[in-house]
Amino acid sequence: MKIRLNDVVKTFDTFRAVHGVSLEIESGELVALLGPSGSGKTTILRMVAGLEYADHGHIYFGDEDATDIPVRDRGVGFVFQHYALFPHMTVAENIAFGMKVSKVKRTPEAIRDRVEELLALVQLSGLGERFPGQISGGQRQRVALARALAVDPRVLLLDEPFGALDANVRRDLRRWLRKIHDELGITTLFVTHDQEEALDLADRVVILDKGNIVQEGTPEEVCRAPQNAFVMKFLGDANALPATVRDGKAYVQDIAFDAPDLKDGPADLLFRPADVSWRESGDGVPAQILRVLDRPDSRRVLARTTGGQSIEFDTAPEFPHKKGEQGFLDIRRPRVYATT
Ligand SMILES: Nc1ncnc2c1ncn2[C@@H]1O[C@H](COP(=O)(O)OP(=O)(O)OP(=O)(O)O)[C@@H](O)[C@H]1O
Repeated sequence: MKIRLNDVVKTFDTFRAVHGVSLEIESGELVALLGPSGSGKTTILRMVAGLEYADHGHIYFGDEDATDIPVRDRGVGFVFQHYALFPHMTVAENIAFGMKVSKVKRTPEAIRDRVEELLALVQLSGLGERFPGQISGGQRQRVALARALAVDPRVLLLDEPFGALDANVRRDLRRWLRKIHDELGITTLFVTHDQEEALDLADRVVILDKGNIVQEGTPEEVCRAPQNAFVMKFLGDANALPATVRDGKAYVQDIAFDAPDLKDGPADLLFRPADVSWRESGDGVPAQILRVLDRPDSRRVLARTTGGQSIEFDTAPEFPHKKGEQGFLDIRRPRVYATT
């Protein structure tokens, strides 16, 4: 089922949470809505679900205007971070619940078979008789997904489903979710504020800031070609140095970087910690090492330029230089954005 949002606006009292968002999610695609807290992700998801109405614009399910489709007929399955399972029902009863109240009548045997099938799908066979309090948080979220899948949704909406779990469990669950998505191919909209989660999982990532889409594209496109400083900073660690653009070059303390598309004026030079090398001599940006931090497979160096800017960069664990040493920063793959 293809979903299309066309110039959708949502205002709460006087606060505009979503500003004219247009977006297409192809049938079978897994799209992540990614953005900081308050950027409008959940509001967009709730409008697709029919739990909230747009003030302006339209949402289409296939060719049909969703406004005309009642919530229970939209064929939407949800998993929310805090959408708790019913604590007094067993795991199997939780999964069966939607099938029992559905308009589609199923025999008790058909429901039992489907519950077994779903338990196997979410790798929880044998745990059907447990209560939610007797399984782990990660297992509970897998049950929540099985419950959402039970009624054969056409669209799956996931709002920070792994938000409350610790980092390792989250990583396992998102790889697992991607596998299930590849098996079932249900159109899925996934909300997260975790960049790595979005990049790991999604076919396409939609980045939001203050209710606007600031960039959308494949994980590769948004990582390799961030269209503005917000996206560059939001997607990972980024260093920033003030620069001045003159005749297609951005100058930082007399060192020139290519900036062919920018007009003359103030700009920011942004670059990743992995794209900096330390030189004892040469023509990089002069700096001094402030601290060297050890990581399991690398070293993170904190330095300060002679202009007073803090810079962080990553090196091999063998990096021999120490606090207080002076040298030069060789910056690769910088991106230059006009100062806004
Ligand atoms: N029912 C409501 N009444 C008033 N304001 C609301 C309501 N729901 C959301 N908002 C506001 O709309 C903005 C967007 O909220 P939304 O929950 O969509 O953001 P989000 O990107 O999902 O954030 P988070 O990651 O924190 O969940 C926020 O500023 C929020 O306070």
